[in-house]
Amino acid sequence: MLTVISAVGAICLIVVLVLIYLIKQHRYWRNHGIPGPKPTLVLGNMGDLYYHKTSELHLIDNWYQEFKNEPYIGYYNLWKPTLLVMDPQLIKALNEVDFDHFTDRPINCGNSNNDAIMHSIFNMRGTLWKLKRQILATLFSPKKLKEYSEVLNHYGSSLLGEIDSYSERCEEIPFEQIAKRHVVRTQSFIMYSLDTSQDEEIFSKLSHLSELFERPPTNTTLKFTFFTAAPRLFKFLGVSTYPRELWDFFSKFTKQLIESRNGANVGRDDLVSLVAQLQKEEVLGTDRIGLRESVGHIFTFFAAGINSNLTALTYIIFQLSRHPKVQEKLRNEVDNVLSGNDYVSYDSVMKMKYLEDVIKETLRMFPLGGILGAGILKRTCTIPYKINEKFTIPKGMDVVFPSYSVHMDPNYFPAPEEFIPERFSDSAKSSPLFMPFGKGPRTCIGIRLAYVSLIIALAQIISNYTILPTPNTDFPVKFDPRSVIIASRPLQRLKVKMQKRQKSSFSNQ
Ligand code: HEM
Repeated sequence: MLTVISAVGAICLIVVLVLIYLIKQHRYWRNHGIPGPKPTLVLGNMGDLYYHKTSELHLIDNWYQEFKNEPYIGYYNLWKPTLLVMDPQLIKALNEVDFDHFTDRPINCGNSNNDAIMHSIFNMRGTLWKLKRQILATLFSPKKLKEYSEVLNHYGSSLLGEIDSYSERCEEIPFEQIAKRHVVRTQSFIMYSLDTSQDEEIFSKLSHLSELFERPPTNTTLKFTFFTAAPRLFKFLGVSTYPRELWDFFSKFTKQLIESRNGANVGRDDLVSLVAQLQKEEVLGTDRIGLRESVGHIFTFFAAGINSNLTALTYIIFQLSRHPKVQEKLRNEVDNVLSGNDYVSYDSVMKMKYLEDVIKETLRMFPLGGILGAGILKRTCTIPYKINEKFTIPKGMDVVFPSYSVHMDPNYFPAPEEFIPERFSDSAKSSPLFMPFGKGPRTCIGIRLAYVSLIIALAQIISNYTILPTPNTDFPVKFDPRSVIIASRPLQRLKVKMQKRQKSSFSNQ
């Protein structure tokens, strides 16, 4: 009886201590005189995300609108005080001039040894990150991009073939589905020199895992936020954010890819040969890497490219279907540059300036970076940073930048709801607050590959088809609240129709 009473007493004591801790934590911003949304006791300001009531972009945007005139506000990621920076000068300063205070991303995923993303450049910190970034950036040199252009053109023909089968029947195209095949194939060849069009099994597995990465089981949202709030506790418990299946597959896959290179020459340097080199020798003074980091790179460079390119491509096609005048202007540019060819050389890519503006305008309205997921557009303070006499950001505090809200703010982008690619045509006019690929030295490493991939696929499509809207997609598009990496992923599949153009009419359309 006594033991039961002691156990109940101990539990009550723990509950009381936890409550006192939460109440104390939730006074942080009030004590510092910084405004922000009112937290609830347990979930802080994250309740609507857990219950999938809203997407992360809209959650942050509601606060941005509510506290519009504030340079920054404080909210609680569960019980962890987090700073949302809204002032444009401060956003620039923290990401660029004073980047040294904010070099790292918060660890909000994969603290366990079995989380591939934990051992990748995404989560590397400080000097190690700087060195690895320098090494991995060689994958995106102009010479490599020229080589990737050939791969992208090759698989582009299959993409056109798939579109043909729908357009011949005048059917609605589930574009995301078709584009997914294209991005999985191109990315696997670019990074691993693996032709997945010849291996249905590996293709299906990679497609399935990229979806799992983007939209993991429900409890993952909860884990992500808990990780950010209590990284040490989760590390101690050895919990992984993602299902074990992802790690198991990629560790076996990485071993196979590296082994297949022993002595075999695939005729090109790719991510696999770079990882094999890093396993064998010290590069830029960094230690030789083991299996965990190898898996991290092999996994991340695949996963980071798939869903981002896929969502961007789908949104651009969708926007073009709704804006025939933009489409016509774009087609004129593409026809002029390609002169009737389907092959889009790297030099042609460089000439398609309006197409680049169309991509930028789409990414302004639908920036992909999620705040919760891989922690993108989010930094951790690594050296205390004095904002003003009243507040110094302490070491370890997470800082968030509301890219979507800034992109849709009429003060920075007039008529933000309107699709106007021309706003980017004069580089002087394009705002320094445009940040779909992030900001500062930690910006997206794959940005040039992203542009080249999108430009080649779009130029091929636009020169062969007229893209038409269908009544079956709602607008404005609703974002999927369950998506953890691509915060603007559409909830509903975006559909379009495409009508084949006559080659002979290219010059006069
Ligand atoms: C439309 C396509 C893409 C978009 C919109 C996009 C967006 C982003 C954003 C917003 C970030 C975070 C930047 C920051 O924190 O400041 C990021 C980081 C990153 N992206 Fe991309 N990305 C795209 C394509 C790619 C591709 C194709 C790859 C690689 C093949 C890639 C690899 C990465 C990596 C490795 C990082 C982490 C970089 C670091 O921490 O140093 N991304 N991306």
